[in-house]
Amino acid sequence: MPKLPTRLQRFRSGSPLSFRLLAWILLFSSAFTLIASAIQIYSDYSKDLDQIDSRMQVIESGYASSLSRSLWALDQKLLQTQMEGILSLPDITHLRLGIEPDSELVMGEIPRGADTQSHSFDLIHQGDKAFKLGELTVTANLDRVYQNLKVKIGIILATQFLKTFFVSMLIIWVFQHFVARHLTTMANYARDFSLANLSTPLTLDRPDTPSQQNDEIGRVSEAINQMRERLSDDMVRQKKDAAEIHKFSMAIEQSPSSVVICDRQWRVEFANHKFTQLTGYDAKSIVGRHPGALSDNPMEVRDNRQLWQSIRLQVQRVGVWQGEVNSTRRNGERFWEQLIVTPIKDSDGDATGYLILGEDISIRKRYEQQLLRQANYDILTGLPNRMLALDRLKLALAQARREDSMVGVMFLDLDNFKHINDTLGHDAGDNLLIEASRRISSCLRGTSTVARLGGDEFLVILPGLTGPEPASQVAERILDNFRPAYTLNGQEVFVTTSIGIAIFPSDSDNSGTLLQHADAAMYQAKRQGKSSFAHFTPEMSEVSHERLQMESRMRRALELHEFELYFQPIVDTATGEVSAAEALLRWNNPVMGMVMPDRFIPLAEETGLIISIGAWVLEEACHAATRWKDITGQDIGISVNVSPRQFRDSGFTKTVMQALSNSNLAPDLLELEITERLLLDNSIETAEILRELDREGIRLSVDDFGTGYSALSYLKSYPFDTLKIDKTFIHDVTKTPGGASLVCAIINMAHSLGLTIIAEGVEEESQTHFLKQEGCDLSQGYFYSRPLPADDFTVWLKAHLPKQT
Ligand SMILES: Nc1nc2c(ncn2[C@@H]2O[C@@H]3COP(=O)(O)O[C@H]4[C@@H](O)[C@H](n5cnc6c(=O)[nH]c(N)nc65)O[C@@H]4COP(=O)(O)O[C@H]3[C@H]2O)c(=O)[nH]1
Repeated sequence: MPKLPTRLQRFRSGSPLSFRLLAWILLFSSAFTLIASAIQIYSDYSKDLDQIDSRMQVIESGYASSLSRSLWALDQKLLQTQMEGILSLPDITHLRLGIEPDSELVMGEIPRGADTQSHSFDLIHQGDKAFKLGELTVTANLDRVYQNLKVKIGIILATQFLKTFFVSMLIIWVFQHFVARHLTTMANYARDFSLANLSTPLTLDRPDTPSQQNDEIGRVSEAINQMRERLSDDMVRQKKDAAEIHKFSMAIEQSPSSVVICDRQWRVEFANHKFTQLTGYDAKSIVGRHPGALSDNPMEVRDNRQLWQSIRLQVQRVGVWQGEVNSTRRNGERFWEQLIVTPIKDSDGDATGYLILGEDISIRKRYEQQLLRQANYDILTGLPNRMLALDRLKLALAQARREDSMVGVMFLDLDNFKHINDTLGHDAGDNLLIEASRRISSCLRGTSTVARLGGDEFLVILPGLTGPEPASQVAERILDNFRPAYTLNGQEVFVTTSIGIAIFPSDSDNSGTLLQHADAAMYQAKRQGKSSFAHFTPEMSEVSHERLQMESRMRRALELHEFELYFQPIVDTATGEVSAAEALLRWNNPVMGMVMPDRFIPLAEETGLIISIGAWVLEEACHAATRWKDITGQDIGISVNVSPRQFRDSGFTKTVMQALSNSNLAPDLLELEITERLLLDNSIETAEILRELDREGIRLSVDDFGTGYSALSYLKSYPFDTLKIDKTFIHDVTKTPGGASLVCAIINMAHSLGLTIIAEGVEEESQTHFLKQEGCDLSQGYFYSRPLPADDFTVWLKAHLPKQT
């Protein structure tokens, strides 16, 4: 029970409901009691008056005849005695006896100011005739009655007050004990209720019996506790949700990609920190603007309009837009970004806004352009390479057809290059090639093209000729330009060149044949004696004959078991331990001797023979890998080259699976090397076959990376595991800073795409240091081992097995 002072204080300060209620109860009960008491007092008072009244009647009936007799007999003494008798009666204070005719006898007195009641009756003598003797007036003093009345009122008021007081105290106590204090507890609980004490339930100071639980107080306190529990659950859930939202918003805010969220009308609602970093636009300043109209430059906004219109349409139709965009930073600087735009859908699938993810790909683009340049230009001389030269030749032929002009095609080969390379070293050889390309270029007009085809072979394209003669003049000029000595390693060296010329359209109207003819003419020139040129003549088609001969020999080579696989180890760059081997095809022909793949694979491709040869290679390679496992007890992977023609054959996947099952080799030990050229057509079939092979668990690698298309963005679209950097790049890593940074960029970018990197053509120890430092995963090259026949490879393998722990 709360202490009295506190209660009183509360009563004074707030007059709680309980007290107000009680006050009213007391008021009403007192009023009722008073009314009842008043009624009772009044009835007692009336009774007293009636009593006096009836006493008067008794006096009349009892004394009338005796007084009459005494009066008739004039017995004054008796009369006086009788009147004294009447006066002695209670309350009778005064008697007045009127005697006929005019005398009176008075006894007693009427106190002054007292209330009285009088009663008069006649005194009659009953003889023959009734004779009035007088009249007696009896006066009663009502003071006693009033005194009685006062005492009664006093007693009743006192008892009623005490009764009411004690009953009230009892009611107050009962109400306070059973109701009010619990209400106060609830009120205090509710007032002090906060998130800090959410876990503390409301408890009342009373037994927790079922009947108590079911009364009003019990139900209200249970309701309050249920409300607290619900609130507590809601708070827990809200806290969890808030934590999740905080986590997500932090993730978005700190995302390495720029994130912009737009509303349904494509008005920016949010942009993260990366976006500000990338574009220079402050997130707050662009809220409400269209993502394509952030710039204050109206020209830029206009240029963007079409792009964003097509983005909007595609997102609505297809559900996603992604592409590479050349954007502008706030300071006007241009940069490349990869954008992905998707709708943000609600649970009904309706777009409530749009999400724009951006990634700065400027560096990648720069390297792609550099790679593209590498793919089209010869790194050493800066001249167009074979690919670009063939493109230019095709263009020149198309133009010549339109203009009805001629095109001269020249094949050049340095006569003693190999000797110089071997004796003076590679650097001297490189310098010679650079100088030779300068000398050739200086003989040509701007419309002509000079390209390095590889090694010491150059191609010159002379468009817009009127006849073969100008080509001869150019050839002579080149020969003249070659005459002065070259200074290599401080030594003067004389280098000559042989030039073969074929003319479009007289020699052929096909670029491939023209090249072959120019090549044949160049051999003729060499045969004639070095430092000369020769025009193609039909007799030189002998070369084509050779080609035919080679084809027919190749057709029989499989059944005559002339093919052989060589194996070159692929090692872990960091440890130098063998990880896999690449299968390299050799053709042992009794007439032609050992033919290297570069010579016969293109022909096998052209003729389609590569399909059966390739199947044989796969079968042999898989068996070899199984054998190594048997011999060494370790998993050694095997890489097999696959040419585009072979890959596109409808039975290719089946052939691969067959080879695996025949040899019992685990699919993840087989890696298929595919050149970038294959990806160029970007066909759905290519992607489908690659995915199917990937699903089978076979590893896929991009071979000769950097010599073809070199678009890293394409690597993302295909399930490749490995990227093989072409040997030309590895050759440069320790020679030029540009070469080193390019290889670093390729390694980093490939790693960021989750690809394993293999460096091809590692010949020097310094290269291995560089690759190790840059985190290149695997390496392959003469530094570790040249390609070896199967038996030699087994010996090498046993000698270089990784140590088992
Ligand atoms: N300069 C230098 N060269 C090195 C070094 N290490 C390895 N090589 C050579 O680089 C080539 C690597 O093979 P690839 O790029 O796949 O290039 C291969 C591949 O594209 C193709 N090839 C070989 N075997 C097959 C085959 O079974 N099927 C198909 N479709 N193509 C094949 O022929 C190409 C040439 O093969 P190979 O003459 O055996 O030439 C091999 C190898 O002998 C080095 O340190 N320095």
